[in-house]
Amino acid sequence: MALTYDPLFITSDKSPINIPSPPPTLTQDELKRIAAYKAVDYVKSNMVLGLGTGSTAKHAVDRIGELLRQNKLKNIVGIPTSKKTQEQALSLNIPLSDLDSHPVIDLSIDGADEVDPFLNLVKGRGGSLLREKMIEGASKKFVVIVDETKMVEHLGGSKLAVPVEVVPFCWKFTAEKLREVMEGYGCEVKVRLGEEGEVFVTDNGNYIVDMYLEKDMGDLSVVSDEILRLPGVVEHGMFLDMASTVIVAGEFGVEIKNK
Ligand SMILES: O=C[C@H](O)[C@H](O)[C@H](O)COP(=O)(O)O
Repeated sequence: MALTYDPLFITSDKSPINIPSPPPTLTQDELKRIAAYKAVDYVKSNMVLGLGTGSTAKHAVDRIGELLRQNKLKNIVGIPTSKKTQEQALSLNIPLSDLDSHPVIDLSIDGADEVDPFLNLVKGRGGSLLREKMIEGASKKFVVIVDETKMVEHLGGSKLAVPVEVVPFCWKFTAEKLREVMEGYGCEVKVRLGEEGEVFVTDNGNYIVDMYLEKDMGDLSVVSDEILRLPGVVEHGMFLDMASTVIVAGEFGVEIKNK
């Protein structure tokens, strides 16, 4: 484990009464920012960068914009993983391109919803899993940034959604097939709704069916194949064996886990 920012409390040998002050409590958003800034240390001038989506990745994109503005980074090309990140990057004057023009990406930085002990991920609770998987899968290095609440024993272990992107055509049929395939893991499925109760539509015009799992899925590559074989499924939010590095920020400091 590498502690890479200042210890949260310091004791002094010279002090007659050596009482450590209590560690300051950091908010979840501050932890996300700490992880994000640490990840941006991996960014060098002239890189093609995959720009992630979500509240953690947003801090990394902000930081890249700031370093460009200060001329501490030069000649960066960003490949955004969502329309929202595209808007953010444009507002920061980060030059953008896409996978067609840049099929090989030097480094992607993105958040995750869950990270297991083998650095497999659940992503897509913000709805951006498909573009993320395409872009991060095309990256030489993929750095994941999370706060400590995202660490799980096994994927699905948080009991929160494991998203699957499906085509809108007869999505109820696809959702039912998904439930049948995943029944052995105590799976419930729900279509993702937007803020006003309408069906949520992804950047690609698709829907998301969220799986809620009672049991450990065991061999994830088998489950992944089963889900992807279902007609109507576009992609799922399990990112298996894709992360090169996971940066975890917690009250304990920052831990960097490498594949
Ligand atoms: O679709 C959303 C992305 O996969 C996010 O990277 C993921 O949901 C983590 O988001 P956040 O950093 O907001 O927790």
